[in-house]
Amino acid sequence: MALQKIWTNIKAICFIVLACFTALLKFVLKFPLGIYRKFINPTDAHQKIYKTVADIPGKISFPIIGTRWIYLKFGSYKLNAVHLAYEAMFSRFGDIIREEALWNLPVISVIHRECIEIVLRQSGKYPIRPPNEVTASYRRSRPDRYTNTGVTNEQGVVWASLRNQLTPNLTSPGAIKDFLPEIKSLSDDFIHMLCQVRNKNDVVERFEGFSNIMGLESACMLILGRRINGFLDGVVSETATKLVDAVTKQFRTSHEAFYGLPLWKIIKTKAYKEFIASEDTFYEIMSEIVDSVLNDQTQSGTSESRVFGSILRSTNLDMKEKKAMINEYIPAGIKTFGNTLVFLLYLIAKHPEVQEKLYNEISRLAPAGTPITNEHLKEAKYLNACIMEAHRVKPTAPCIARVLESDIIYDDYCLPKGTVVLMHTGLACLDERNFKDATSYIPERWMDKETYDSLFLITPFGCGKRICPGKQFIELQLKIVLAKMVKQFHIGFEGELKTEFEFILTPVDANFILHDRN
Ligand code: HEM
Repeated sequence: MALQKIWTNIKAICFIVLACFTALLKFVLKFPLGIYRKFINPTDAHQKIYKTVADIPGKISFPIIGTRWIYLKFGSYKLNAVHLAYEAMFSRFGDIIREEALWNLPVISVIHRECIEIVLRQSGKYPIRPPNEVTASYRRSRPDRYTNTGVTNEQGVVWASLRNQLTPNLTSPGAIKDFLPEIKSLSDDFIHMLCQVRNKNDVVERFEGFSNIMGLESACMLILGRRINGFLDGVVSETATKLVDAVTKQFRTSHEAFYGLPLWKIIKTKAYKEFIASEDTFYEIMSEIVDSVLNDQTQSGTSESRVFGSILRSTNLDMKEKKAMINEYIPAGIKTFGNTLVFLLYLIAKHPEVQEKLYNEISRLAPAGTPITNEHLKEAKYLNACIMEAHRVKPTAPCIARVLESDIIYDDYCLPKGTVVLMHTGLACLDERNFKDATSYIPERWMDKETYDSLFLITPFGCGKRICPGKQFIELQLKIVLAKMVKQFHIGFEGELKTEFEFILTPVDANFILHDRN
């Protein structure tokens, strides 16, 4: 214990010495560098001199490790609260901030709607999103399983070809509408399970565990045309639990590898080993499931799902690539959906007047005993507004990342092509400059068409050609689950919901109170 303390102190002292030295060096070099920059800074036709990436304010950067120290033990912020770190940095440094990743690669964060719009509008044929390096590196190390780093991490023509293999069946509204009966029956079973697992005070503890299972079930239904668990009598199958745990670990360890010191590139750190173990677990279990679905289909001669059918029919992919694709799409829909549902229900629970208004709308459109149809969903303006407003106030993915495809000018800065830009749409949505009463949950604002000019701000599924291919399916599913839950329960929540950042915003220990309405 004592040795550990001494070692932590030594590390802290070293960093402080290094920080002082770097600060001194910067101060000494400021004057000659300032003159030099006047000659090299970009200018426009009117000879206006622009500031460069190096002029953007931000936390002090050290050689090699850049600003990643801020999340270390003695740094300013917590690794599991990166969302709060950005909030603090924007309020200290302004609308544009610079961080530096390994080898001092600049990463620019922006919150101003004008800059977000400039970046998202410049998107070309092959928009570039920085890859998740740890996944890409793992996939490259397993050529026996993967021939590419996946649609999420690839760029250019390889990305476009992977994306075109599957998305038509995922993104066309016609194809998604066909899923309505399955989503309804899945939602009924989910609600049945919640009733079984409630305690005597009607509390469902750690609700996020169940909503993640719902995410898994629906992703499997979407991609494979088959469910894994069945939600029978409140029992969650061991397989489903293992898959959800594996994905939870993937998110946590990717987050640590990304925001912490990237030591995993040199040695196999604990986080990296955990990441590999969770990838392997997911792959092995899912491979068995895919094989069994394939076997059943060969015997019956029909495909259970048009999405799965389209993967199987693809002549450009071999079976290894098909499995790799399934292993990428299913995990992508588990925690993203699970977290989004928790945030949505939390906001509904905390606003009883909204909940009653929503209940009245649903009961008017589909009274007891009447099944919900696509027509009802189209007419359910308040239901849609509640979901839209939840995406604005508590988005699961509060940030979109892009690599600039050409130079851009913003606020006297010239950001060159190739710069990594993080657009903090989640924080921009809570900014009074963009929305009145920005931090309040007011679905009514979406009943007013004038607020529809927020195209580049409310982007829970991203934007442009790299937009999430699961968007339409998830939107339909959220509407059905919310409508059914509000019809069945008075939803309550005591206290404030705790959140952490694990690559996406994640709820912690969400205990919902679900009293039956009747
Ligand atoms: C509530 C649920 C979900 C949320 C909040 C979500 C959010 C996102 C976001 C923000 C992106 C980045 C888009 C961009 O950079 O512009 C993305 C990409 C992606 N999502 Fe989702 N997603 C969800 C569900 C799903 C589902 C169900 C699937 C599977 C069908 C899926 C598959 C993917 C894939 C493959 C990409 C990468 C697309 C590309 O790079 O071309 N997501 N998602």
